[in-house]
Amino acid sequence: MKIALIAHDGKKADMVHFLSGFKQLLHHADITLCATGTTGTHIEKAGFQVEKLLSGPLGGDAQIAAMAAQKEIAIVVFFRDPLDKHPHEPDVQMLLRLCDVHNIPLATNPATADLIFNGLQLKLHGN
Ligand SMILES: O=C(CO)COP(=O)(O)O
Repeated sequence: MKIALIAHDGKKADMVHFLSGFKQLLHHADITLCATGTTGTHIEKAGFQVEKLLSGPLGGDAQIAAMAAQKEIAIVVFFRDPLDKHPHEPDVQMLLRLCDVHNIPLATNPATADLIFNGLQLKLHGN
């Protein structure tokens, strides 16, 4: 299954910190990661293998939205920064909308992502 990871600039450190708590799960053979460009670079530096897409403002969110619409994404973790403005807000809204259209689990903060990943852990490992 493919998990999409996205973090606005003010949340990139939170994303790396969050993923570090699930290293074992995320190295599972059945899991692949993809991310918007700059988020992906941060994740890679933290020791994960990740498919890097375009940077968010250049179309990365839209690429993930398209993959979600084609049922190629199992989970989206998108740590948004609600205190900042984003020139590509329409792309962000498109991605959030398509996750709901296609019933794709979507975490927009670490507390929700934690619940989803713990559920996934149970599903894959049974503990
Ligand atoms: O802007 C983003 C999400 O909307 C994230 O893009 P980057 O990972 O390229 O910074």
